[in-house]
Amino acid sequence: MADQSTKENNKETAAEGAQHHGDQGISRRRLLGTAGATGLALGAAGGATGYAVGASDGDSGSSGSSLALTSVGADMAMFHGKHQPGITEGLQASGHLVAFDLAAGAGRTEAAALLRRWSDTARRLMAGEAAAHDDTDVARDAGPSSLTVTFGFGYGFFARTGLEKQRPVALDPLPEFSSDHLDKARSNGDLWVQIGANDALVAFHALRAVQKDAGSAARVRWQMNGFNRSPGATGRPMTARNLMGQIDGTRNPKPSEADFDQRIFVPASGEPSWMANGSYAVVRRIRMLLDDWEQLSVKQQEDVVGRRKANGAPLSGGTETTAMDLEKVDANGDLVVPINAHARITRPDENGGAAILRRPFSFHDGIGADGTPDAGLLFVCWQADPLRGFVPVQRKLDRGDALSKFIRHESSGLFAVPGGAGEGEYVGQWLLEG
Ligand SMILES: C=CC1=C(C)c2cc3[nH]c(cc4nc(cc5[nH]c(cc1n2)c(C)c5CCC(=O)O)C(CCC(=O)O)=C4C)c(C)c3C=C
Ligand SMILES: [Fe+2]
Repeated sequence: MADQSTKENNKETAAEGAQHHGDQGISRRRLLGTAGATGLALGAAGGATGYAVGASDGDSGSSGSSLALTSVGADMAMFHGKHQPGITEGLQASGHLVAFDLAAGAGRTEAAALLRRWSDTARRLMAGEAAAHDDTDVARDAGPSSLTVTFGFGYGFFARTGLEKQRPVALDPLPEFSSDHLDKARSNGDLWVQIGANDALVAFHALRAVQKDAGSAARVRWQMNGFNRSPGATGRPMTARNLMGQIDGTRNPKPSEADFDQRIFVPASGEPSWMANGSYAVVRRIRMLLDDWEQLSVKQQEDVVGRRKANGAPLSGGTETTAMDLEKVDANGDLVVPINAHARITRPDENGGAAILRRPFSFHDGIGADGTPDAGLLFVCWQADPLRGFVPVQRKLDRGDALSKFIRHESSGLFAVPGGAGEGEYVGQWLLEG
């Protein structure tokens, strides 16, 4: 998925940037149009610089122009907009998911102040600026690097702030699935922040700023760190691979599709009204049982998914984007795409139209006590309504698709992610001040 869509979305981002940032945005867009993700330097034509460049860097002189950023550093996503950032942008190389619980005694007033601080920090950092207070210098010299910071509310938030009447029905707890191995301490939370960037220091910088902003209003409940391929690592833009080696993201809904918004975002007229243009994020930490998976032959692995490992093409033939022929049989009359193949079972047309936008990060948290890698997928999926997205698909998978015995769902969260903040607004203002 960090692929075609990454490139297209980054172009869109740069184009939007051009509207808001004058010449700098225009030269950025020009660069992306020609250099793409190859990491060519902007050069003297001019471009964005890291927030501290020129202020104190002796090598750069007083202007700092000799340290123009490459396209990876200069790419910028917009904080203000109809939707929050971090949903439709392409996969980023580095990510942090962090959930907070409101502190004892913190209620609606403290929560509103926190969201105001967080929004200001997100806006600044996404523009490549320093935090308003006590900046750590970790991202000094770097550009925005496609940083996105996204905020969501969990089920518990509403009782803590006296806003139960505003709690969306769609935020009702997910059903229990028979294959769940959930760690409650690493699940849910009152507030959720997703941070992604194409530079690990930029992402970490944002994480620390968000954590410091929380102050005494909220404390971290859990935090998870993930990664994807770096932009420019492949010779051409490609759909991402996961840690099982599969091409993963091929059949994601595309923003260019007519029903994309309807599937992924709450309509402007939707309920509750503060969720207009928002979305629901389901977050699952899914451990991959890699020692078992890697025992399989490539042919067996391909039968598990129903697609070729090398290029993601359906087993029924063609290329990655060829439609899967679900009826095709081999010389023995057996289905070419096995009946329990993951890519067959999860299709919208096999699940009453249920569709999700998958935007995951891989994770690797070292080696477990049993000697196996603690690695897998921070599965983040977006939808207008979890009961018409994640839930029916996971119910089907829970009955046992071919992939199920190679993965384990270890934690879970469901968060209401409001629409984007307008200029001068903060995320969640319509809820907290409505
Ligand atoms: C409940 C939803 C899903 C979970 C959980 C899930 C876990 C999971 N998936 C892979 C690997 C692949 N998934 C692929 C396709 C695919 N998966 C889901 C849903 C869940 N996956 C959907 C809706 C789809 C698309 C179906 C379609 O429209 O055709 C694929 C195939 C390539 C692709 O289309 O992306 C792979 C590979 C892993 C490894 C995993 C848990 C760790
Ligand atoms: Fe999947």
